[in-house]
Amino acid sequence: MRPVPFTADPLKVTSTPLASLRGVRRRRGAVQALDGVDLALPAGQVTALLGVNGAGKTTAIEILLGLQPADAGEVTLFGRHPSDLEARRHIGVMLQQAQLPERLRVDELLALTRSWYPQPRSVADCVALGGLDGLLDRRYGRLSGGQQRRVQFALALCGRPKLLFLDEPTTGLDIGARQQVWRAIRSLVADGVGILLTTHYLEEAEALADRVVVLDAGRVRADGSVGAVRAQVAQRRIRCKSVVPADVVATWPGVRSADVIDGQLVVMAEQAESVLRCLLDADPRLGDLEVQRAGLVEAFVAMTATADGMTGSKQEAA
Ligand SMILES: Nc1ncnc2c1ncn2[C@@H]1O[C@H](COP(=O)(O)OP(=O)(O)OP(=O)(O)O)[C@@H](O)[C@H]1O
Repeated sequence: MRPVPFTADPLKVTSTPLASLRGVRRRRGAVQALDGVDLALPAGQVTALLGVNGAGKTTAIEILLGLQPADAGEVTLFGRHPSDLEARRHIGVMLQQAQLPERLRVDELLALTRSWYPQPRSVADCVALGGLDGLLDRRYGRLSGGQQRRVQFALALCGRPKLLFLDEPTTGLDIGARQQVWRAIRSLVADGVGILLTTHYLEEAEALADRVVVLDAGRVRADGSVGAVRAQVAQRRIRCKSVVPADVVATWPGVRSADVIDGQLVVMAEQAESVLRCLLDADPRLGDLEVQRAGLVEAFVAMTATADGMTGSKQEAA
């Protein structure tokens, strides 16, 4: 599959963004990790930053957090330099790796983190938002990976941040815990918090994001609402029960892929009509027919596909 060319479709950000990158470039070793990236994070919106492994997401976040410098371009956090203490006071951060003292209990970790802020969120609110019921008297080091992620999420909220950075917050969470985090994110956004979310679960971006930014090899490939990004890929998904073998369908003109999934033939095609005609000609008894517009997953795969048709390794997780 060839990479699909995209034109940027930025959502209009009407008010001053809480944080922004403008024309940011950053080299890491031999790699141009960011190659002229523009990104604006508005209040009261979830911006999902998507990209395959190595696309530059963590680099972008670390530059916004002042953890590494930009080689070129402009970086602002609440209108200031990201290393500015006053600006940093208003952010909450949940990174992929968290080093927390394993011997402390969850209530002690909450008390410690709350003590850093002049007006911290109440313990009850932190527990409710993080879904920490029953965990307060447990030692952090003895919690499961998913329980530790929930604690990290609650700690990121302690200071009532206006801007929250969530780097793969729900990786390793069970369905109930993931839904709890989604509810918390929605309630924070309703209170005006701006959120930068990275995730490899594209249904998470589809469910939560007001805006999706797709990074690929350090460049922004798409920037717009979920619907706008989805619409950039004019693919249709055809599902049906048919006796026509998938490997035969895969050779038809306009067909991008054909597979049998759960006993159904699933065809991705540029246009549904010509494929449907071929299918009905080849199998008059074809049944359970369904045609849908491609989702964010397909749009993402098309945008980030490399020249030889392979895509990033984590996309299967989506
Ligand atoms: N310290 C470093 N030294 C050399 N190269 C680096 C360093 N840190 C990152 N890179 C490279 O920069 C590029 C962008 O990395 P980055 O961690 O920002 O990607 P990512 O999109 O966050 O990936 P993932 O989804 O795996 O977390 C990658 O090619 C990576 O190998």
